Amino acid sequence: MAVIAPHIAAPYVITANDDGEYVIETRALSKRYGRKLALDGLDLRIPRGRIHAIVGANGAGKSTLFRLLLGFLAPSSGSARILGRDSQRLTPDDRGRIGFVNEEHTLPEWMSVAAVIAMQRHHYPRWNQATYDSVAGNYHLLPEQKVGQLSRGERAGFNLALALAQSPELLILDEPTLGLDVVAKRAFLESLLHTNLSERCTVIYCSHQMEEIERVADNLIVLERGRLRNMSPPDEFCARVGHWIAEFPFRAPEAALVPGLLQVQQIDGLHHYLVLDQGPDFEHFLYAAGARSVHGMPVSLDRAVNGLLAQNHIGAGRG
Ligand SMILES: Nc1ncnc2c1ncn2[C@@H]1O[C@H](COP(=O)(O)OP(=O)(O)OP(=O)(O)O)[C@@H](O)[C@H]1O
Repeated sequence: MAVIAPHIAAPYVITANDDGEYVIETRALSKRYGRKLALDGLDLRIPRGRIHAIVGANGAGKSTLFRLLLGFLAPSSGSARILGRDSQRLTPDDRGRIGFVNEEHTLPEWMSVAAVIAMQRHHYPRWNQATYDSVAGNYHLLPEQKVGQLSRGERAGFNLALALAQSPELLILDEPTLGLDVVAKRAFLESLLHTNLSERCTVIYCSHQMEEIERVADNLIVLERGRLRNMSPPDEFCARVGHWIAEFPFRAPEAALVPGLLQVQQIDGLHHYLVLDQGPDFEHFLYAAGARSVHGMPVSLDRAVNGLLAQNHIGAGRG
């Protein structure tokens, strides 16, 4: 079985799965758009199976990574492999093994639902009608409706049903639930979880919605400015981030002296510290620095990820 080792900052260690194969493997992958470095020597290895979430701030390089992996863009340097194949040399057959759903849900607007299904069934030899029916059954799609007439949620569900029915070995979802209501989101995630378990396809799930990530992801990949910042199960990542609240009757310690500091905020006269990789010793540090009282709090995934990403934002969270 594959083991995902926790990782903050390079170099990282990850144990290969039984067949030694990664569905995605990048080596020193960089992409530059003019003066903008979107991916910066990215080394990423994702083993087969399970649901892997990719998160990062706006502009972290997530969509660029997908475009490179799918061969829509060429790297400036380094290499990217997907399902064992160089992403610049994907054959139609390779593409048939990969499903891709993005926020734009790009299907021909003038085609009817029935015509799209017929086209996909013809195009994909591993088409699974039962999977299509079970996922699409969550949405009120009429065969004669044009794609352009579907609501945003219906279009997202339709896209997911099509992608899953393709029986892909690898399914890449880039912000697939953007703009969906709560009910449509839940139906989308249920379909995804169900198919991931029954079909054993590897899912790469890119989203800004931490509650979705918490619900579906087995592995959390954090990208920051085109670099890998974390790769571990989400709960392991949360366990590394501590939230401490301290009351300082006099001066609080300088931020630069606080070990593992991700973020500090002053709220109602109390100092809230978000720190990385600090055990119970951090409480002693706060008392030794002059705190009158100290409390530790559990951290949600949302808070932990945002704290990590805020760390390098200029001036972010420094209260
Ligand atoms: N065609 C382009 N030309 C110039 N710069 C680009 C181009 N595409 C992306 N970029 C820049 O590359 C960086 C990474 O963009 P990318 O779209 O990959 O980020 P992202 O992580 O998907 O962001 P978001 O979460 O906002 O969708 C950004 O700073 C962006 O401005």
